[in-house]
Amino acid sequence: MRHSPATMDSLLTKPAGPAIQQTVLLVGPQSDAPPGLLPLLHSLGAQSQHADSGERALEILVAEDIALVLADVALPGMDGYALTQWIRENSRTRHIPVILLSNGVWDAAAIARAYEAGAIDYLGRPVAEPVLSSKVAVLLELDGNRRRLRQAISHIDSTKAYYESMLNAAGEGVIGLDRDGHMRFANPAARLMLKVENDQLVGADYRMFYPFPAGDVPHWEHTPFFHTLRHGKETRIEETIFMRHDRTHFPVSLCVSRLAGNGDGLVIVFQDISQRKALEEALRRQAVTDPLTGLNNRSGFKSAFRIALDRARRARKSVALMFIDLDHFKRINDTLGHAAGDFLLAAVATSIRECVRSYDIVSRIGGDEFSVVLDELDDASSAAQIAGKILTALRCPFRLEDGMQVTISASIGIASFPECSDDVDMLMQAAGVAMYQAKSDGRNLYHFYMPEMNAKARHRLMLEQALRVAVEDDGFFLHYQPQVDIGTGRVVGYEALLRWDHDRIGSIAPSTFVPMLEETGLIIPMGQWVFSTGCRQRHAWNSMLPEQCSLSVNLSPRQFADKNLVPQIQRVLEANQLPPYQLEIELTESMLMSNTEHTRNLLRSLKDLGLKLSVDDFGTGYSSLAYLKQFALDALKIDKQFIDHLTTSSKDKAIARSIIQLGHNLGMQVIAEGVETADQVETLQQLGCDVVQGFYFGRPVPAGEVGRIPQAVAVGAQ
Ligand SMILES: Nc1nc2c(ncn2[C@@H]2O[C@@H]3COP(=O)(O)O[C@H]4[C@@H](O)[C@H](n5cnc6c(=O)[nH]c(N)nc65)O[C@@H]4COP(=O)(O)O[C@H]3[C@H]2O)c(=O)[nH]1
Repeated sequence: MRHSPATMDSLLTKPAGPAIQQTVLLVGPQSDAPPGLLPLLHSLGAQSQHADSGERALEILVAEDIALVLADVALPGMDGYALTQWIRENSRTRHIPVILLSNGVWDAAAIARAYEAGAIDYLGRPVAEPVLSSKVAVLLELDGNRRRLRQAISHIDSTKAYYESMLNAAGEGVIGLDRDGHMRFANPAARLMLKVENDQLVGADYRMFYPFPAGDVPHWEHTPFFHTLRHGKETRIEETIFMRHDRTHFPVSLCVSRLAGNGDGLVIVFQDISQRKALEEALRRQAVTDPLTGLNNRSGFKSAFRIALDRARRARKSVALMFIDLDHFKRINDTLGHAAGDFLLAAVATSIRECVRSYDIVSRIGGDEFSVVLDELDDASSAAQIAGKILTALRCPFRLEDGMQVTISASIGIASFPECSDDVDMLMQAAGVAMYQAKSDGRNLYHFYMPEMNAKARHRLMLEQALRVAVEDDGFFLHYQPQVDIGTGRVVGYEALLRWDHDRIGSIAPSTFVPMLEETGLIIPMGQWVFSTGCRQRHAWNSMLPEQCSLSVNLSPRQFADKNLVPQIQRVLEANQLPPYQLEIELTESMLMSNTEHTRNLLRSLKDLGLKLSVDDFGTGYSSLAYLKQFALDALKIDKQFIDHLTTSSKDKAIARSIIQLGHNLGMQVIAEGVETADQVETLQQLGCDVVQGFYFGRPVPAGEVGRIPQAVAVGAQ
């Protein structure tokens, strides 16, 4: 049932007063009313109608709402008795009082007939005015009361229907309880939520839907409902449990109020909050879970770690925190792509999980950083065994989605409670410091935290900050090292090497700051700076150096993955009017190993530009040589470690010979790096090496000193 706002308002206010129009029907052949009647009606606010026959009176009675009939007994056609009888027999008119009037005498038979027909009174003409007045006034007052009662009942019916329809339509469950906790009412929503029929519910007590905590007897006096009943205050409960008829539980929020007026009971309005709770739980889980691996994320880890520490404190046990960082993971991401990186991280997560007990807390707390909390240890040293187990597991090759096998390693830092600290953040910091120590000690290691490590960690942090400042403030410069043709002794190229002098520390080795540039991503702007500075310098040397003399520039894995690399190099070449054959790019084996579309496209584009491509540190990286035949490479650079003992180690000599033969067989030039002695030069000459580079011919020098390097040196005869 729908109510317009206007109807609703009228229903909610008290019924209106007696704005009732009462009509008295006078039925008789004479058109004149009994004396004094009309002024009386006027004073009572009533009006009159006249019918000269019984038939006409019937028409009026059917059509209009008549309060009182004054009818003559003698009428043309239907007489007053018949009219009265008709009025009584008709359901619409039966409540209308009829007074019969007669010009004759009212004998006993006439009176009996009048009452039998249904008249409530009779009067003889001429009618005594006071008698008529008093009867009419009383009858009209009774009629008025009857009408007002009818109005009130109708108002109550509408109001009831209105509230019922509201209760039925409400999404909230509404339950009415009496003062003993028995249910008197439940709206459809409540019945639906509780999975009960109305007849099962009415009369049953509150225990049907309100379960007490496990095992307790639910005393009515201990319920919040009774509390509301006693104190009269509305009670709101944000979360409690209700029980369905099938005894399953569900969470609700509710409001209990005492019934208004004389109602001796309570009304409970409740909502099923299962969905809201499920959503909250999902959001909570999402907030503490790493979507890639399903492990805790950083914030999940912290709260789980905090709980583990509290537990260990109570049980007087140790807890070990391991900080695991994958070695050179960025290289994988940069060369094989992010999808492969993600796949590998998920596999690493599984592998770490398999190394620990099910209740140890494994989390991914950053890109390639994992942590393990080893709970309730008797002795922190057993963490060492697990760290070793994890390192071994991670060393096993992982097979990527495309079938390619990848081998990685990790560095692990371990800090233990209570030895290192009892604070979550301090323990994390300590494990991080120990992890950095493991990295700088050569990676694929684990280290327990020791207090003196802090100094090293601070040093690294300071360096990292200084590095950022140097990148912004142009604090870098290039040195150039000559490369000499072993046959002619002519300088055929220079390698550009990046240098950084720190104000206080002095010169910092590229082996220290290049990995930091790489890790921080600063290698991208710095790499670009090296290209443009080197190429500008090579152009400036045009008059001094032979045209074929090239400039080699090192490329880092991050630059290799950068989509803007080729257009940037092209712009630098154009800006400095440098022919592309004067620029050589030094790549590492790891970059070439990933036979991805990106690698193939990039190498093709670099070749299409006309650049020379060489493989740096050859022999130290991956063992697969397949890439050598796939890509059009120009030169192999034999790593210094094979040159160092070239003259004393037959094995190193054999390796150098093999690399030279391999390079030549594939049509590549071979360059030896780190050549420091005449003996090494002589041996390399015998092995057929093409170009040599090393302190023997010249250390890397600033651009201004390159002019002093002789463009040809005597080789082999020293
Ligand atoms: N002991 C000894 N060392 C010799 C001798 N001849 C050359 N060297 C050193 O060997 C390194 C050769 O460079 P690399 O293998 O490309 O190895 C480079 C390269 O991987 C990286 N690097 C340097 N500059 C850059 C740069 O601009 N960009 C990138 N991405 N990496 C760079 O840093 C590495 C180290 O550079 P440096 O310290 O300048 O070290 C240079 C050079 O000074 C020798 O006879 N004896």
